Amino acid sequence: MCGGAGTRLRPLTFKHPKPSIPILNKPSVRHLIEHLSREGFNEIVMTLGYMGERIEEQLGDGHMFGVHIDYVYEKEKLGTAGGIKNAEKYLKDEPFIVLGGDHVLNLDLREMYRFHEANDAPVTIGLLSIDDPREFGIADMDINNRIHRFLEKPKAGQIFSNLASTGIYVCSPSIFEWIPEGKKYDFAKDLFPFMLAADKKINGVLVRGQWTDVGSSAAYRQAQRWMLDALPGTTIEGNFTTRNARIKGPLSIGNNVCIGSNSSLVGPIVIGENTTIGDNVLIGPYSVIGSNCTIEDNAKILSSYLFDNVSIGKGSNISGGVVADDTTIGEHCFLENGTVIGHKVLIGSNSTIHSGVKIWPEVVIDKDSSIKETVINSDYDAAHEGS
Ligand SMILES: CC(=O)N[C@H]1[C@@H](OP(=O)(O)O)O[C@H](CO)[C@@H](O)[C@@H]1O
Repeated sequence: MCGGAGTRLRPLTFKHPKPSIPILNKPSVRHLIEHLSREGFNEIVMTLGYMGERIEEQLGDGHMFGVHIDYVYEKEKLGTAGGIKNAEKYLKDEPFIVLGGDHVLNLDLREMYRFHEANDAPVTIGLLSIDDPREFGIADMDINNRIHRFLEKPKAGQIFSNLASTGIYVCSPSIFEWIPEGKKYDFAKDLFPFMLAADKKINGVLVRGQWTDVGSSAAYRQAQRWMLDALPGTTIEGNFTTRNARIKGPLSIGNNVCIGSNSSLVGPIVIGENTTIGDNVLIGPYSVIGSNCTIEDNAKILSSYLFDNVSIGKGSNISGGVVADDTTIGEHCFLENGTVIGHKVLIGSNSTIHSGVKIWPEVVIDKDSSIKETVINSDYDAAHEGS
């Protein structure tokens, strides 16, 4: 399911649909497809909405990942179950697994699929214990895996379980009977309550391992961290030139990267291609830098993510920020923790962007600014209204 507009991830989703936001410099959905391929799920159907063409362009027919991908576009918003109904012709022959295109995970999906095949419920929901499940659907499950209650986004007094739905479902084609065609219909809000009221069986399975949906910038940071932690040992890949930088892996680096003298890189770090790093630059653990970036002398990049074509001026400090494509940050700027800067932004020298501030695309910030609140570009809001 790749249809969502990713409103909570703005300004990043003005340029990339959620499944295309880069994780370790690759669209996040590519990691998901590669995981599915490794697990032996090789027939994939993607339901597309907001900026769907971008996703199709990036993945093609899937043969590069050892899978076959079919695409189904939604002309109007159909909700999660309605979107699956719209793809029924590809799904009607055998049980299938439903995932969000923005899921980042390391779960044994085969185990879940086998459980579904061995039991007789038309739907099996993947459940995870979560401390604060208010952002999720919660389920009450008995010892035989049968779900008796399900509540979407419970309020503080309504939490009867800490078992949260991952939004990963294994479904038998028989569910199509209960989903109306061409109409907005949701698994969590419509289908599950209908099934429970009609005494139809819904099973749950407890999944183990890493799972998040990249819905918010906090979840996005978490997902990048997991993937950086999974980089193998001290690997240094790709070819780069340096005079006397100090480099500590794990580091994954693209071709044609140039690192100046006396710079220090402490992994895990991923760097794309054709990026130039000046002298006396510090790049700290959990940083990802895209391709064609320029980082000038004496800059510091600490657990931050720079997309492609980003320039960071001399002596600037990016600490726990995300900077989208084609953005230029002047000299001696400071981006505090949790800042998210959209694409094609210009930040004048000696400016401070305070903690948690977001800056919409194509905004120009004057030099010597101190920005404490989100800066919106109303052209973008208007163009994306209702999406
Ligand atoms: C209406 C709906 O589909 N809700 C799902 C879905 O919520 P979103 O807020 O739409 O991401 O994904 C959650 C898992 O991330 C799941 O717990 C919840 O039940």
